[in-house]
Amino acid sequence: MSLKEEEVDNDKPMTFQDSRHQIDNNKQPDDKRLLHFGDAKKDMEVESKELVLSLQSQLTDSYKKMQEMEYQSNRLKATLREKDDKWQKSLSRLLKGTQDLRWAQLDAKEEILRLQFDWKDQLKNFGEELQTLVAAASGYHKVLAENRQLYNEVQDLKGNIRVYCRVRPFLTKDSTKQTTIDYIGENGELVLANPGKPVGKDSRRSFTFNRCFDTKSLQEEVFLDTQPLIRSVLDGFNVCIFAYGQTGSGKTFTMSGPTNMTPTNWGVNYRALNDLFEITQTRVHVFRYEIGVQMLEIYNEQVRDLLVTDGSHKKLEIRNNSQLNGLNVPDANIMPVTSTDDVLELMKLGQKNRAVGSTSLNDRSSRSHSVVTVHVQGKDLESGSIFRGSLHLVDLAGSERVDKSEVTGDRLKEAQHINKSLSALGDVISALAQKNGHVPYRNSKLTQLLQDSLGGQAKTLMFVHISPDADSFGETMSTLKFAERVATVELGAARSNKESGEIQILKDQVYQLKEVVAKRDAEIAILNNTIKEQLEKADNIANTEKVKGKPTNASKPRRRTSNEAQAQKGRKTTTENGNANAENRQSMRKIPGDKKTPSSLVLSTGHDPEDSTEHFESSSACSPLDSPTENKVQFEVSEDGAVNVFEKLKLLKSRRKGIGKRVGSFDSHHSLLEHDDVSEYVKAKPLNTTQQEAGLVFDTTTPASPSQPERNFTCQELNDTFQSSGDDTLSSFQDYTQQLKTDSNGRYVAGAKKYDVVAEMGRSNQQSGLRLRPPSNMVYGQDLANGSFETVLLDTIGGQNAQDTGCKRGSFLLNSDVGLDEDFGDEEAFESRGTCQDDTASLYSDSGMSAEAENSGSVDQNKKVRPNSIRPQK
Ligand SMILES: Nc1ncnc2c1ncn2[C@@H]1O[C@H](COP(=O)(O)OP(=O)(O)OP(=O)(O)O)[C@@H](O)[C@H]1O
Repeated sequence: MSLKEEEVDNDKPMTFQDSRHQIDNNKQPDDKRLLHFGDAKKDMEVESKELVLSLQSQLTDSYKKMQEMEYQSNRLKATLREKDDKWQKSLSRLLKGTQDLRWAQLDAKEEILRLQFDWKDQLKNFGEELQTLVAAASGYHKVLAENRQLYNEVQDLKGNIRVYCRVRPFLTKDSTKQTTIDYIGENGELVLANPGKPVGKDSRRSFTFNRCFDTKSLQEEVFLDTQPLIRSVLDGFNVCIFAYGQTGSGKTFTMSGPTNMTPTNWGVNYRALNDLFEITQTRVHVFRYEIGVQMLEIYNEQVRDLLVTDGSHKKLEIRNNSQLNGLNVPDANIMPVTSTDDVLELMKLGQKNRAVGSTSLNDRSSRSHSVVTVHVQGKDLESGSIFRGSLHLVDLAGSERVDKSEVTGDRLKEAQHINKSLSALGDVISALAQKNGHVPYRNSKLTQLLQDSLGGQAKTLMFVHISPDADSFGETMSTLKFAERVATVELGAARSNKESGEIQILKDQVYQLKEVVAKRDAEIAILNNTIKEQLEKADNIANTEKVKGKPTNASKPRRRTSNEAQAQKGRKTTTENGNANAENRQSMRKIPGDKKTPSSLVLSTGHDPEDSTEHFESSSACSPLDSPTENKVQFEVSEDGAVNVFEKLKLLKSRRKGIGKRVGSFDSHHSLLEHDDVSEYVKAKPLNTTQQEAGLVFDTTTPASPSQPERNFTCQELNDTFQSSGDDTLSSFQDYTQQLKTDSNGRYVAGAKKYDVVAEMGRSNQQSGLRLRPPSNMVYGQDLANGSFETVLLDTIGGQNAQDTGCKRGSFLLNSDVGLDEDFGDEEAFESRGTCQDDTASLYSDSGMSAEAENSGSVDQNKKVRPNSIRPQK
């Protein structure tokens, strides 16, 4: 019990005992408790001590840890501080950098802005300058285009042969080779560099053509430039495009295209036809066109048809100016075409038939000239007039030298033929360029075939091809020089073959009549031969009888008197369209052999005044080999009121203002003349009044002897001309003229007669005055019975006279009163028959008139000539 409880239970007063007792009682548990407490205290003390110890140890540990941590933390702190420092530093650096960058950015921005501003300024200036430049450039191009157009127009007017040059790219196998092409300019300039020579003055040669296509030029570009020319075929022009160049230089590529052809790389041939078809379609309501194609090949100087399907190799004849329908090779197949597909088919056939050989230069090398001719006939549906144009597309054989090809046998023969025909082409070009009186077209089939295009009123373009490689330098140079010469040729303005519907109908009739007359002429020739045989028999009988009887003068050769000649003429006139015709041709082929008889060129109207329907006739009197068929045309003069030839001529003269009295010239045997660049003929003034009254222009003269011919030349100028011409014949001419005497009037006198030489025909550099070539210049005049014409012959071959060399050259005039004042200006219009040695020639005027002349050995034969005819129309 607790003290409190005892207090509560002992409300009665307690004795000491009690209290003592109670205290003792109380004291006992307390002691126990005290003891217990002491123990507990002791335990607690131990425990406390232990706890203290443990706490102390923990504290120590903690302290240690704390210290360690502090250390660590300090280290960390230090590291961090360090890092912080670093970071701070780099940050500040970065900041600085950023700042710098920012400044730099600002600077840059400022700079950019400034630059932008400048640029804008400059751009603005550039823009302005550019605009000025563009304006200037467009002006320049405009001027260039205008210049080009003007140049082309001038060329059209002059009729220059256009020359385009094309440079073939290196073929893959040649790609490492050195090029010879130094420069190709926009305006057709080309500079050729000689790789073998050090750079210097002589190592380069420049050429200028109408256009120069570099190695990158596309087929389309090449065609585009020729397109207008080609299109003019549809307006009735004749166009000729020919490709020239050494083997492998790209002629076939330009004209046809590569072997694996697609429309993109089609050559000129396909594009041209394609274009023509397209245009005909657009004009379908205005014109009706018919297009036909011929493909020919000239192989070993033989013309062959490439459009044969039966494999035949018929040799074909070329007939210039003689065919009504414009076909120069009338016997070759002409295939009508209406689409490009037709053309492709034909070309395939042509290619198949074409002779292709192989040489060391080019495996695909074509050893023949190929000529695709496109004939176009158009009809103006409104007016009925007819256009007739032709387009020759000529791929020439390679122009390289034979020795380079290393060929033998057949290949050599082919190459020689090619070279011959190309050199004939060169000769023709030279003659044309020098405006020579005589152009040797007949020296090769190629030049014969191209005659109308080279010397006629055609538009002609030559593509000259060159290879760029150094090995070909020599060939390239000679090719370009040739092309340069070609570019100088002036053909005269091209003319369209347009005819009114009526003329066309008349022409057709004429053509038919011509055929009838040709048949009749053949019959006459047979009859004539029979008569001749009969006459010869009769002569033989008469001679036999004379030999038996007394001798007479008849056995000696003698010249006929003029009366006899007149009588002869009369006889001929009465049989004008009969026997005389054939006989004339016989005599035409005769080569004069008697030196004493002057060769004379004669023209005679051969008309019969009684006959109101005078016949005009043209004849081709070549040797049978060259021209087996004789062509004749008859023409009714009376249709326009003319009752005879003179009337007709007068009429023509009044209609056309011609250029003068001289209407033509000719030479025969030009194989000699063409190497002799003398091309002069002489005309003389009338020398006496009677002759003048008779309308003669020239005196009748027979030289006393061939060794002392009459030489009566005027003109001090003659000498002067010679001196100023710088001709290489000058010194010899002076020698010659020194031998001549002159009279008080300054005329040259070399016999009883005097002549005033009043004109000459010569080379282009001699516009006036007379050129004579020593030492045997002879001037002959021939008085014709009817007085209509006069002739002159000037023999020009050094040291020999006409008969000696067989070379005759002449000109003829028509009387100014009745003469044919037509424009017979071009000498080449005078068709010489020289190669066939028949001494006859024909001259055609533009309006279709023609005259035929004979260079015969005697006066009497002259009268057989029947020159007045109309030209056989195409
Ligand atoms: N402009 C060109 N671009 C690309 N290749 C061309 C070009 N011109 C020619 N060639 C190639 O050059 C080679 C010879 O060309 P091409 O046959 O046309 O010469 P060519 O002068 O007609 O020869 P050939 O005288 O033998 O007829 C051909 O392989 C042809 O494809």
